[in-house]
Amino acid sequence: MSGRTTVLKPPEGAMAPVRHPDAPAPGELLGAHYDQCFGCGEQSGGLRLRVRAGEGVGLTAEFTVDAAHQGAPGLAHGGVLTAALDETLGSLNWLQRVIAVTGRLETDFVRPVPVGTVLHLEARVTAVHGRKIYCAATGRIGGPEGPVAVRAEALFIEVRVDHFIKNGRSEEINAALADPDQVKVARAFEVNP
Ligand SMILES: CCCCCCCCCCCC(=O)SCCNC(=O)CCNC(=O)[C@H](O)C(C)(C)COP(=O)(O)OP(=O)(O)OC[C@H]1O[C@@H](n2cnc3c(N)ncnc32)[C@H](O)[C@@H]1OP(=O)(O)O
Repeated sequence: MSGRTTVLKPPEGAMAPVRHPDAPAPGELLGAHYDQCFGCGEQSGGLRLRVRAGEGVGLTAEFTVDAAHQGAPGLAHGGVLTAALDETLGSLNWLQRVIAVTGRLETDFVRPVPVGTVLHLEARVTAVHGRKIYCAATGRIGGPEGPVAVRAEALFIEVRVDHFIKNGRSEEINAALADPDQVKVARAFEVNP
């Protein structure tokens, strides 16, 4: 008995995920999808996650835990670790060229993660059913083959770009849309360029 909710189990009829033909090559850095993103942007206190495309609909990422990420003294905050998992899982959508947001995310905290640690993340989409994208991630410490410190399963829901335009604050939406770099505009909203 895993204790996980059944909504994270792909239903009968779910399909294998499909990597978009223009997805970045395995090993390629994805870069920040939006420079103000807490997960992959450059602002202080953010996670500054570095994400690389993997094989299939999978990827790897690195997150270096610094002093701004503490919960208990010298240890990473659990919510911050969950944010790193969420960002890593969210990046999978760029490999499929779909726009999707996290509907549900369940995290297991297996080992404490000290400040100064590099968390080696690996994520993949496991199945797709209509608008629902099922995915899973692990975070290891001590190296990419080290022990698992955190793991997550999640359900992302595909949305249209209006989701952001309707719900986001207009200052940021308008600034992002005004960027002359159309690929950056596309990635900020995870739209197929
Ligand atoms: C480097 C580049 C990449 C870029 C990388 C980008 C990284 C971004 C950061 C990581 C991602 C985020 O954090 S995104 C931000 C956090 N998430 C959010 O803000 C989402 C807030 N929630 C919502 O807006 C909404 O609840 C939605 C869009 C998720 C769902 O609303 P909806 O569109 O009306 O859809 P709805 O009919 O309710 O649901 C559709 C189907 O999904 C199921 N469903 C919906 N929500 C849930 C749920 N929580 N748990 C279980 N199941 C759910 C429903 O049962 C239904 O199943 P069935 O009846 O069809 O079977």
